[in-house]
Amino acid sequence: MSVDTAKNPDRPTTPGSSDASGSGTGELIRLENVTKRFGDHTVLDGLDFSVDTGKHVTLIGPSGSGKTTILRMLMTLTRPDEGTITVDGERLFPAPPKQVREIRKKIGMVFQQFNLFPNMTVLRNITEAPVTVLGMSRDEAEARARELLELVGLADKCDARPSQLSGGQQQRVAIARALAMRPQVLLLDEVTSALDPELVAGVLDLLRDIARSTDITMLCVTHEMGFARDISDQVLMFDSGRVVEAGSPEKIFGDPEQERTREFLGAVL
Ligand SMILES: Nc1ncnc2c1ncn2[C@@H]1O[C@H](COP(=O)(O)OP(=O)(O)OP(=O)(O)O)[C@@H](O)[C@H]1O
Repeated sequence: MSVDTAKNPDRPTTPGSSDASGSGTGELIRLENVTKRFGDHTVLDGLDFSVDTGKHVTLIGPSGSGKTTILRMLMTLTRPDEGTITVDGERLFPAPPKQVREIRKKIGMVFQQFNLFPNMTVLRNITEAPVTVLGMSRDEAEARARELLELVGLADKCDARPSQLSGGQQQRVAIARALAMRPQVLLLDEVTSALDPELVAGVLDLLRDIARSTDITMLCVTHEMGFARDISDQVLMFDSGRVVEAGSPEKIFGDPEQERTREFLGAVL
């Protein structure tokens, strides 16, 4: 397990950290003039924003404003109709399949609905992609998976099946699974919205720890404003497929400039 604190001495590397190779300190993700339509519904409307390496950027905004669509594009699950998306300097659409695969290795995503493989043990859920996609030996993948299970507080659940775990535990496994690929960027899509209320705080605490203690870049969609305030370097307020305001969490939550931001926060806080 590599231990690299060079990139960000304030955030020492843990088992969840991204691989040092190939990552710099500049811009990691860039969207330029990205437009996405579903039928005649324009979901993203000439969107521009970027995320720098090691930063934690949070997308907030009303339901249906296009936040999840952005993450799905970065995962190549949805294509933009117009505009360019680059990850670590490489363009995603269009891109040859090999380039897409290489870019996808840099990105881990945790979904609302966990999306674990139901027929695999917890350990196998975490080791599968490192072995099949990265070509890691099974021994190395298992050693890493055990460290990650320790990190997420589930060291004793290696042999359990997902159905034997609570929603919060399943989401912790999903977080460990995403980190097992040593992604440069972790995409988090409302990761607590499918959880029973009493399980939300534990998962958010885990993510706060990961945000604080690793140098991984995070792009996070959340309706948990306290969490957004805690982990973010930058908050982007979305509405109708555009960024209506961007700023530090202190600015956005404490002194927003746009009426739309004030309205939204007034309704959710
Ligand atoms: N595959 C699809 N086909 C048609 N419409 C879609 C599709 N995916 C998303 N949409 C629509 O695009 C809009 C934006 O959806 P998206 O999930 O990105 O919003 P969101 O801001 O993440 O919302 P929420 O906070 O509720 O998750 C919504 O109106 C949604 O219904």
